[in-house]
Amino acid sequence: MDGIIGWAKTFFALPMETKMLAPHPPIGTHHRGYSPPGLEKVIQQEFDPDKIVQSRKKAPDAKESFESGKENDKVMPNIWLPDGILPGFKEACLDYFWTCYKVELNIFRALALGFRIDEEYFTEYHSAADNQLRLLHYFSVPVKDVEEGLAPRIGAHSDFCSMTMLLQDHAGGLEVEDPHNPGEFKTATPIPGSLVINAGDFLMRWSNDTIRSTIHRVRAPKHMYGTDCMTTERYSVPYFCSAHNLSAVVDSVPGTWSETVPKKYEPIFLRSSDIR
Ligand SMILES: O=C(O)CCC(=O)C(=O)O
Ligand SMILES: [Fe+2]
Repeated sequence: MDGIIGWAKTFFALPMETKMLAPHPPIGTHHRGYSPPGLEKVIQQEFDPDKIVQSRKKAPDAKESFESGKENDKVMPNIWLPDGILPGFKEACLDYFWTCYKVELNIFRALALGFRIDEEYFTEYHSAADNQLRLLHYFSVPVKDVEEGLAPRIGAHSDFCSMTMLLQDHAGGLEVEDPHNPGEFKTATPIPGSLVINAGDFLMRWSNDTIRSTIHRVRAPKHMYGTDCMTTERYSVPYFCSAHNLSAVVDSVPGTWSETVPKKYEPIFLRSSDIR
């Protein structure tokens, strides 16, 4: 785990021109490669494209990211730095990716047992390892910019996947909404050697709302402001797990509905356009 955070630090410390040799494509559906500061702003519940552009211009998220997936993915090929630059980086990302995948399968097996259904019920939908590894760097900014709302990290949102396994460094700042008190956020204090597991929107739909997707956000915690009036930088590594099995229909998990508790969602087909 420390290894992948170390690689994230080394990658983001490269000069901008070098990082831009593996650019995230302009198309928003190809989640691979490097996204420089200013490219992204996470907002939920805003559908007007003009308002999204305005809000990104005014206060883009103060972060940069690098995304990768499994090798030889025809739909979303990886975008690596050219050979010879940062040797070992690609191997470290792929190694962490496949290690997470093994953990993911075990978590889904445990969930299935909790629902008292076949142990492999969820894993069969995740057999394609259609997952996304994201290295994130929230860089240090003047505290003044944070206080004026000019340098947000990530606004409140839920993840559009089945589950996220999130590794964070010691800097803190991740906050999770209390599902019983909407609007009230609790700090998810980093615990060394642990992952935060967030349920995604897809698992919520699948479980007929038995498991709610986690609303979360990232802020720059005040107790970590430096004496130089700058925020402390932060590194995190979310691993987004997505269901993908082209022939499968996803319907509410058996046991989460009955004659008295109706299904809240229609069954859907797992086409890539539905879930990406
Ligand atoms: O950096 C974090 O801790 C959270 C990142 C996150 O929520 C996301 O990328 O969806
Ligand atoms: Fe998230």
